[in-house]
This record gives sequence, C-alpha cells and structure tokens, in this order.
Amino acid sequence: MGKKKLLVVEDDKGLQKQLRWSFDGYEVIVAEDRESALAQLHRHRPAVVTLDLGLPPDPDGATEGLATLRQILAEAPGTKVIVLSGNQERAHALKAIGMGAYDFHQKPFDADTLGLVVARAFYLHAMQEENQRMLQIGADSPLSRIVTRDPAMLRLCRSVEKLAPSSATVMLLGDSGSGKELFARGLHDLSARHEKRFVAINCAAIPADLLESELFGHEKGAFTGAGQQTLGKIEMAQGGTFFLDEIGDMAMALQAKLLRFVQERVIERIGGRSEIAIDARIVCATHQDLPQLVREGRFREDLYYRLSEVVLAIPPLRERVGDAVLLAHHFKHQASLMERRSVPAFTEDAVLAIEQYGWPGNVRELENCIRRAVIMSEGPQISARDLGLAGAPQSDAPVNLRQVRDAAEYKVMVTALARTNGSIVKAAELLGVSRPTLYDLMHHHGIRISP
Ligand SMILES: Nc1ncnc2c1ncn2[C@@H]1O[C@H](COP(=O)(O)OP(=O)(O)OP(=O)(O)O)[C@@H](O)[C@H]1O
Repeated sequence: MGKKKLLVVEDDKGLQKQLRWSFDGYEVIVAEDRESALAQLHRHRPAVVTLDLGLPPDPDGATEGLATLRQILAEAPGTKVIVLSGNQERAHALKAIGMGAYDFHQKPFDADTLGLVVARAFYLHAMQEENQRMLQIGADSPLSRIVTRDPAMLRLCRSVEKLAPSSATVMLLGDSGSGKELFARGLHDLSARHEKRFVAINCAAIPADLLESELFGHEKGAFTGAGQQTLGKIEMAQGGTFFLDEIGDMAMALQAKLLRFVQERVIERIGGRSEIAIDARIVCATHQDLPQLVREGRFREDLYYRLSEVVLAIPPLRERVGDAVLLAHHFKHQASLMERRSVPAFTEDAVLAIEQYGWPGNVRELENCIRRAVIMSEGPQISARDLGLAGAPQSDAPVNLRQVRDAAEYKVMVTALARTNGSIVKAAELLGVSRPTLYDLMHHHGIRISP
C-alpha cells in the first residue's frame, strides 16, 4: 500500500520544507496558492490537508485561505482540513472551524502536536470512509440484506451472484438461523425470475399429512374438507423460485413425489387428473447431514443428488470473523429505528460478551437478543447485563490493532524464514518486502538467525 497523501497548502518555501520534513511518513503534496491547491486536490484526493490561511494574493489576511477552504470542502466534503494560522488570526481560525475545517493549529507549529492532529485526522477520515462504504454496500446490492465482513461469507455472496442467473438447483446447508432463507432470496432477487414469486415452505413446520397438499395443491372434493380447488406452493412459484426449507425433515413417501417434480418438472394436484408443467427454480435448505440421512435410509439418494447440483455451506455465526459485533450494531440501528428511539451505545463489556458468546441460535438469536435489549434499555447504553450475557467468559485475546498486527507480523515472518531455511533474501521475496525492511522487522521482533 502506498503512503497516505497529505496536501500542504503553504506559500512560504521555508515552512513548506519544514512540513515536508516533519511528515516524511506521508506522501506530502505541496501547493502554494488556491489554484494549485485545487488542482492537487483533484489529482490526488488527499484525505488530510494543512492549510495556511494567509495565501497570496492576500498573504496578510485570510480571505484567500478561507475561500480555498470553502472550495476544498465543496469539492471533497470528507476532507479533513487543518488550518494553520498566526497568533493574531485566532478569529479567522475559528471562522474556518465554523465553515467546516477539522481543526486549527497555531504557528510556529510544534511538529509533535501537529503530527498527532494529522494522524488523528487520517484515522477519522478512514473510519468515516469505512462507515460510508458499509452504508453503500447496504444500499445498492440485492444481497444488501446480508450483513457480513467475514471472508468465507463474502465468498458465498460472490457464489450467489454467479449462480443466480443460472437455473441450477441449489442446496443451502447451515445451522438454524444462519441465514439460509436470506441466501435463497438473494438467489431469487438476482435472477431473471425476480419479478415472479419467491415461495418458501418449511417442511419441518407443517405436519406430514398436510405437507403433500401444501406442496401440490388439491382439487375440490379430493379429500374430506377439500371444499375448493387450492393451488399448492409449487404451482404458486410458477416462473419464480421455490424454496424448500428443512428438506431433511420430509417423509420418504413424499420424497418420491417430490422427486418426480424435480426430474420431470410436472405436478398433479391431489385428486387431479392432469399434469401441470412447472417452471420454477428450486432452492432447498437443511441443517441436517443429508449424506448421513441417505446412509441411514431416511433420505432418498436419487433425490439428494438431484437437489444438490450446487451445494453452498453457510458457516455458523461463531465461525465468522467479526460478524457478531457488526450484526449487533446493524440490528441495534434497525430496532431503534423501528421503536423510534435514539440509538443506544454498547458498553465495552457488551461488545466483549457479544464477541465471546457462541450464538447457538445464530443470527436469529442475535437479532432477537439485540431487539429485546433495545426495547428494554432505559439509558443511552446497553450493557452485557441488558443483553442477558453478563458473566460470559472474558477474552484474553488481544483486540488492540497494534498487538494483533504485531502477533501476525511475527508469525508470518517466522514462517517465511522457516520455509526459506533462514535465507533473508528469499524470505524477503516471499513476504513481498525489501531486505532492509525485513531486517528492521526482525530487529523489532527480536528475531535472530543463528549462523
Ligand atoms: N448475514 C445476515 N445479515 C443480516 N441479517 C441476517 C443475516 N443472516 C440472517 N439474518 C437474519 O436472521 C434471521 C434468520 O435468518 P434466516 O431465516 O435466513 O435463517 P435460516 O437459516 O433460514 O433459519 P432456519 O433454518 O431456522 O429456517 C432473519 O431475520 C434474517 O433476516
């Protein structure tokens, strides 16, 4: 990754040099007046700008500096502008803050303090960009309802995007509440069938003797109580997507009838005499181990193979990196919006408890837990106790970014050195860093190669 870009708008050559020198950790871009500042802004899109208010043609006033500020913020509102002003210019500096500058700093500047202000501005900018990106993801994709940052889940989302336009029958495997229906809907929403219906049926929720009629429909008088012709769910999905949830719970007798539909794409209503052709994409799901059910003779092997042209396995929430807390924030916002109340914050122990808890009921359990806490919470904060998770084991795992990075850096370096049998040249190549950088890192981590 390249260095972060810092734009220094300063007409004094001496100060330009000093600032460049102070900020050698950044890629410093210099501009000496409004015009060049805006040109550099267009070209480099820096996250942070230091701006001298006294720019030519008004080096003793602030009109040109303030005009530059206004234009920078109009063009790139997220830019963090730090105003540098002389002692006498406090009023101007405050005016700049009122206009949207991030901070001000008095000249002559103190490199350490200004360094901190600049570093913090970069940090804040990155956070805000990330938030923006998250909102964006949420806004414009049919998979937007799937909130995740976990690499395995993101790969699944890509697979869904690729599979959606095809007619392949998809089997979704995953624990209860892990989002199987959400993925099934994603497949539908991204397909050419999205204007037709998505019809779901949960085989485990309907008594076995009613399931057949629910699936295939019936003609009037087909059985006692069949007062009128009723369409089955399969027929309702004509042109669209038919989602069979908890397929592993279906009785063997019904499996045979379902197989006929899956193979021949025709159904007969109960009591009916004619075949009805159905064009529906089939997606099914289960939390059960279907191959095991096949081995036990409880699930038809032929049906299993027909239904599992493509299998997608959804990881349980506890295996997703960082998702529990991400989803908790998401559901907290959603619930607050629904309940028309201000969004409470999670206390530190709440965040830790959310991370630590195993979530056997997966996302559904998390969603219910957060919704309940938002409704019941009285103050501006939600604690682990409010979540009903107080007493969850505390984590020793480091959450400090530097600690985590250090640990990862150490591990990968030792691995590279082991793999290359201690060859610094080869290890540096493998790691994609220069030799001096590797030496620095080894020194930092106290790694020595024995001669
Ligand atoms: N990644 C996710 N992002 C946002 N919401 C999610 C996510 N995964 C699941 N949910 C929400 O969690 C709840 C449960 O999801 P869903 O019904 O898709 O799970 P399921 O695996 O089909 O459950 P079951 O096996 O019990 O039918 C739903 O309200 C769904 O919107």
